[in-house]
Amino acid sequence: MTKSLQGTVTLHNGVKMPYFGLGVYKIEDGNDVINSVKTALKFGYRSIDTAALYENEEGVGQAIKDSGIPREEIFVTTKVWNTDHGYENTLKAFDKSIAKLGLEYVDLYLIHWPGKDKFVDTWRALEKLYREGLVRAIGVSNFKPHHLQTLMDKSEEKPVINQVELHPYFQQKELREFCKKHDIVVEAWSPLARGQVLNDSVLNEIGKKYGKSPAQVTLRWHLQSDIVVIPKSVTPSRIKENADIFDFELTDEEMGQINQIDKNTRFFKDPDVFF
Ligand SMILES: NC(=O)C1=CN([C@@H]2O[C@H](COP(=O)(O)OP(=O)(O)OC[C@H]3O[C@@H](n4cnc5c(N)ncnc54)[C@H](OP(=O)(O)O)[C@@H]3O)[C@@H](O)[C@H]2O)C=CC1
Ligand SMILES: O=C1CO[C@H](CO)[C@@H](O)[C@@H]1O
Repeated sequence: MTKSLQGTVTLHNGVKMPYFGLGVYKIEDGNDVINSVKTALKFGYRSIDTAALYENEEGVGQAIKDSGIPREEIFVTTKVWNTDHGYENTLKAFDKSIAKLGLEYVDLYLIHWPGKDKFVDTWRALEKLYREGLVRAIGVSNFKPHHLQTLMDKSEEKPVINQVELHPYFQQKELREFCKKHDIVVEAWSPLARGQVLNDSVLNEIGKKYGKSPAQVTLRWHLQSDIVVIPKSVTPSRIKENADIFDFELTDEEMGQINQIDKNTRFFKDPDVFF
């Protein structure tokens, strides 16, 4: 279990990735994203999750530069969007992303969604970028076990990570087992279900015991489950609050109680029907 904000998981290719980071979906490019990323870095975050889709890679790169923190101390993830599937399109999309970020390399490049039938070609492009050292690790997002199996059957490199919808109401137990078996780290998107778990009585009751908010209990549950988290916030007090989860530990019983509130229901899109 990671004991600090900068605690890392070692991906199967040996690269170390922080367990905790900031997600920046829906934060507009410009001052909002620059301020959120700078605030997060000031509070000790060292991982930022963006995507071509979010149209804020420029601001993310700017904030990283402005922070003065050495580049190698910050872990940057971006993703190739659905309309850029295919080998050539993905290489072009990567060029655009890295130019917007203004970085020499990206730490983690992900296929954002599997799409219908081109993700193996897309993956070839990621393999090339990885071999050329332009990305330190390559992974996927929103892949179900059948997508992962197809990819592994048809590729040389195995994804290091799978970033998926995951929170106490959609715990993805089966997918987590599959990923564990194949040494693929699981990363939660919408780890707070965009606020939809925060009124839960179990999370609130456990929080009272430690003087922690339901959001903090939720994020701590993720980390103690070995799940990488990237909560998003533009609110400085929440950016700070979300990272303040390293001074308490949920008991096995509390972990069990949270495991029980799973509704096993997706709140957002299903990868088999969203292209
Ligand atoms: N690969 C993929 O397909 C996807 C990836 N992602 C990634 O995951 C990241 C996180 O997921 P996201 O969907 O943003 O949702 P989150 O579960 O991180 O929730 C973000 C929402 O919760 C609010 N919030 C944050 N912290 C607190 C808190 N302590 N108390 C109360 N409310 C809080 C935020 O408000 P406010 O900002 O106003 O403070 C915001 O409205 C994204 O930003 C993105 O990087 C997300 C979706 C899909
Ligand atoms: O990254 C993402 C942010 O959230 C969107 C849904 O609201 C997703 O479609 C997308 O994959």
